[in-house]
Amino acid sequence: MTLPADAAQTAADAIRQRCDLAPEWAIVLGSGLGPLADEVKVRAEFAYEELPHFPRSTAVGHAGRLLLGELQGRRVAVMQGRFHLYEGWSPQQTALPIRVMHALGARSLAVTNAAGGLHPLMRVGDPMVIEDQINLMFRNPLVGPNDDTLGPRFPDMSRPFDPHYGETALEAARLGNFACHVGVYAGMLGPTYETRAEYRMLRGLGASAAGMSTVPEVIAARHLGMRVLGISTITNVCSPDALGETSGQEVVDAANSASGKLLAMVTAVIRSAG
Ligand SMILES: O=P(O)(O)O[C@@H]1C[C@H](O)[C@@H](CO)O1
Ligand code: HPA
Repeated sequence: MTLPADAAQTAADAIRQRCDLAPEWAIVLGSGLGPLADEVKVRAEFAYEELPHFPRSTAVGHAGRLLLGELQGRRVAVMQGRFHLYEGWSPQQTALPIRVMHALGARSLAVTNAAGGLHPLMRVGDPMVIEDQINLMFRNPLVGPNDDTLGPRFPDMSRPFDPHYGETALEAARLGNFACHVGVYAGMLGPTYETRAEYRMLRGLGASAAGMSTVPEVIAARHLGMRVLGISTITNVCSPDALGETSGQEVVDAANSASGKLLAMVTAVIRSAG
């Protein structure tokens, strides 16, 4: 069995053979942040199927490409499409790209996602800066042998998201004059959306938004000591007492319609911090 750290190193070596750019930032584009890729001055582009150990992207709205280039004067690695547990990938596979981008040089990570809003004041299209997360996937990418050269066996998770990055993202929302929340992201296994009883439970647990990604990536990044910015787009409102139906297409459409706000926030943070 190939250990996760070895798999990441092999993939990073394959990338370096074609492009020597060492990214400062790793960016995972969830639903709705596709347009950010158009802003990148691309130096090299890799389809996931070209990269050793990379799974294929099967989720709707996820292109399945890794870009290396420059954004806002910073060197970036951009994942156009991520891997979700509900696609059948293991927690280690969902975290692989984070380890690869770290092996290439990235020490900061920006993750974005689409999520259902649990707070009564949330509206479709509002962004939410993630201040903390709850792992309700009951899976963890760090299960298995630990490589002590990468990070500790028992990593601290007292502050998974960087407060300074969060503040800068909020300031960008204030400057852009649009509503933005701060809250807790609950990572669910999926692929079903939640029942009314589950949304009620999530609110009781202290979650502000529910999604099906991000949590394993953030765990892997914190294990590596990376600084993390997380932003959700609220794509559906999960009021347990007046819950409408939700579809994957509705989520993607709502995320796309809010992409300008996400772009403004993520680029403001990248510009301000190396
Ligand atoms: O990659 P993300 O998290 O943006 O993917 C979206 C949101 C949920 O995880 C899933 C179903 O809506 O797709
Ligand atoms: O309501 C939701 N629940 C889980 N994942 C999601 N992704 C978008 N909306 C949701």
